Amino acid sequence: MSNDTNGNDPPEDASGAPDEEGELAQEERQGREQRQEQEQERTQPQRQGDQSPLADESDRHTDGEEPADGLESVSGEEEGAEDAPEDESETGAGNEAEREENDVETVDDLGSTVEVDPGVEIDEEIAEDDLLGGLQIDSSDDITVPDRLVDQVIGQDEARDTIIKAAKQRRHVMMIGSPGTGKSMLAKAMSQLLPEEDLQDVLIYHNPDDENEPKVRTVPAGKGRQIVDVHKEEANKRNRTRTILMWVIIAAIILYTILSASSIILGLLAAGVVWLIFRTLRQGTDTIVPNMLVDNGEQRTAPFEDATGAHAGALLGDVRHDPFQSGGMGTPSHERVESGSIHKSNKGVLFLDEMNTLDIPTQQKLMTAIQEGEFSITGQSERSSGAMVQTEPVPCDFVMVAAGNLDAMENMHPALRSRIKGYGYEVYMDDTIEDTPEMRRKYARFVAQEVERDGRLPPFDREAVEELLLEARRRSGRKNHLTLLFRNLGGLVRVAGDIARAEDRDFTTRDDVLQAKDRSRSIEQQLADDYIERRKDYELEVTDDGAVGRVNGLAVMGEDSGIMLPVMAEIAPSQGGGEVIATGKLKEMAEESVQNVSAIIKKFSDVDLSEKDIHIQFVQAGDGGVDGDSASITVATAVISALEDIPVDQSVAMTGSLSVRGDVLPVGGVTHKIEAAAKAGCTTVIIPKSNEQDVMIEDEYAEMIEIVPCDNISEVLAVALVGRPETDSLVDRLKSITDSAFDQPVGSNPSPQ
Ligand SMILES: Nc1ncnc2c1ncn2[C@@H]1O[C@H](COP(=O)(O)OP(=O)(O)OP(=O)(O)O)[C@@H](O)[C@H]1O
Repeated sequence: MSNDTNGNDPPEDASGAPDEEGELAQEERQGREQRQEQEQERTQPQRQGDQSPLADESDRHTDGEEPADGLESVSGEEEGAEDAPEDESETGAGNEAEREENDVETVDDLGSTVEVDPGVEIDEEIAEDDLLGGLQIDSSDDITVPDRLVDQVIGQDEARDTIIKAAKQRRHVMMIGSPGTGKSMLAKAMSQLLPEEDLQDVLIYHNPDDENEPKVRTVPAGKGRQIVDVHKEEANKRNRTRTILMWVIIAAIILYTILSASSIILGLLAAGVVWLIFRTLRQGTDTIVPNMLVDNGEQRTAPFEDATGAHAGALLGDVRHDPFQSGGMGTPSHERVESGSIHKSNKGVLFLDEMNTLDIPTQQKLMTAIQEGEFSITGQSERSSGAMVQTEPVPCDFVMVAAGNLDAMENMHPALRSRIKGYGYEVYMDDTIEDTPEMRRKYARFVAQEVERDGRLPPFDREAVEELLLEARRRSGRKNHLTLLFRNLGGLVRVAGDIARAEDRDFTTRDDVLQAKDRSRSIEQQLADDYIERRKDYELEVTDDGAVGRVNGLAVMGEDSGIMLPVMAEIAPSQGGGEVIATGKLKEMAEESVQNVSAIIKKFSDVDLSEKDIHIQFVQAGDGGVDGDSASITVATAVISALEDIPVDQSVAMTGSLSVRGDVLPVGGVTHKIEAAAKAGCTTVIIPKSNEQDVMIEDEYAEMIEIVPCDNISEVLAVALVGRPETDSLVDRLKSITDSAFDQPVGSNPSPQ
């Protein structure tokens, strides 16, 4: 491979690549001064030692002209080259100046993590309590959106600082976290922070010595296109001359045939032979035009390549198959070479989400590319003629940003992970962030960012922005926190904006956001609602009566959809050794919780469990099954009810995990679960006391249901079991067992039935 800064040296030979390795590695850290020196060198009129890629061809100097080995040699002489800049230094220097200007913007202020000025007055006095942190705005239009992507990132301070650091040092980064938290946004932001002065174009040349090993040459960005144009012009010129010559000869043959009254057939045959000869010559001429493999001419920042889900060819480059490869009929191999994402991201960022979806051989090749900083392109399909072709090494000096969830990390090739770890950083993305006035101001800016990014949405009025903020709070599932799952929040912005846009309004309002919330329900939410409806059809709805061994449990489908999931327990005589048998679509975790619960039951009940089998069924557990052990207080209550024959209030629903000591432990998704219980018609819902602060239900549900936080199973039983006269004594006994068993006061009965 030849790394030519002036764009005129031909590739010397195929083995030149190793000499250039060090040069390539150094180039990435070359400062502007060095580049300017190179620029000067480039513009020097003397081209001693320059040699055109065409020089190898024996037939090229037919008209005694100088070879078209670069811009200068042609710009003054060739008509077609007039369109190209007169002096390459002009273009180069222009780009250089622009790039220097950009450097000031992007590189000099790396490391700034201060709040970006929203361009709006902030009322500090009300900031603490104000939903928008004191921002004095009428609509999202009043907020200034920062230019740089890195300044648009909200939260994720650690990831953001890491990206800034990694861009400075050209290190790889792995970001692990939930979808939509900004991983690809940060990777893109990183590409804007990398210096673009090192950008290169890559050209592939025909190798006259070995057709199957095309030569590679790198030139400064923008120069490649000029070189290709010059070569194309040269080839066209030669072809034009040849075509004229061919028609003159053909005309002469035909004229001679007519004048000499020879056989017309022989004349046509002779003309055909001439045509074939010239056609073959034309193909030879076409091989002088290099293939522009990587074109960074228009690139204003370091490249960003998202190779998520790319197959091997798209990632590592490929050589197209040519069915006419023999007999000089085929397309020259250098023209069939296609670059991969690793080559296009040279000097920039290669982003790979869900890295584990790449097969192992591809991951291994990626590792080689990372290690070497260059990678030859060959046909990826073994049976294709492209597999015979292997180019000289092509530069691929990228910074890799790998992303995914925890599974992606576990299934990643360990050696590849160690490359990232050894030469870069690993960051875990946050799902929520503390709700502070500064953060609320940033969320308001997020709305402005999304509106601007979409380009067609009407701005959000103040109330609409406030509603979005409330939704961000609600979706966080944690008191005093805001969700960082921005993609979903951005979806809500777009749906709300679309509603306003469809009605041709100037602003998106709070009503639009509320409507959007309903319209943009996730599949899981829609399923959950459908499920609740269906349960009503089958008369499985909540009643005020008590039922023995039946408890309304609560579960979450997907991330944000609550569902009511009744649990039934039945006690049966055992055939030998009491067992806990769980039916329904239980997942492993739920089965474990059943085991834990059985330990508690043994303490609570005076029935000899060794003589009984306890059957537990999760009624209508859909495909989602039961996640985690958030159903363990439900199971415990159902079993105790069945054992003691005490009915459970069917207007009560519950969620909570149970420790072996009887403590009620926190669970996830309480807000969604409470809302599901309310929707299903329950009037009371039991939640773990430690989850009390996570409750952020909508106002409409707050009126429908009473929330009872409980610390201990005894409190749960006090609320859930129905105290009919004939069972009162049993209830009291259970309560006293609970109190003594766990040595904890029941305290004031939160809401006895
Ligand atoms: N931290 C953030 N600050 C501002 N906007 C964000 C942030 N995170 C995400 N967004 C918005 O959400 C969109 C989607 O985010 P992005 O594609 O970066 O998420 P991701 O983590 O890469 O998701 P995935 O893993 O599913 O690819 C972004 O284009 C941006 O508009």
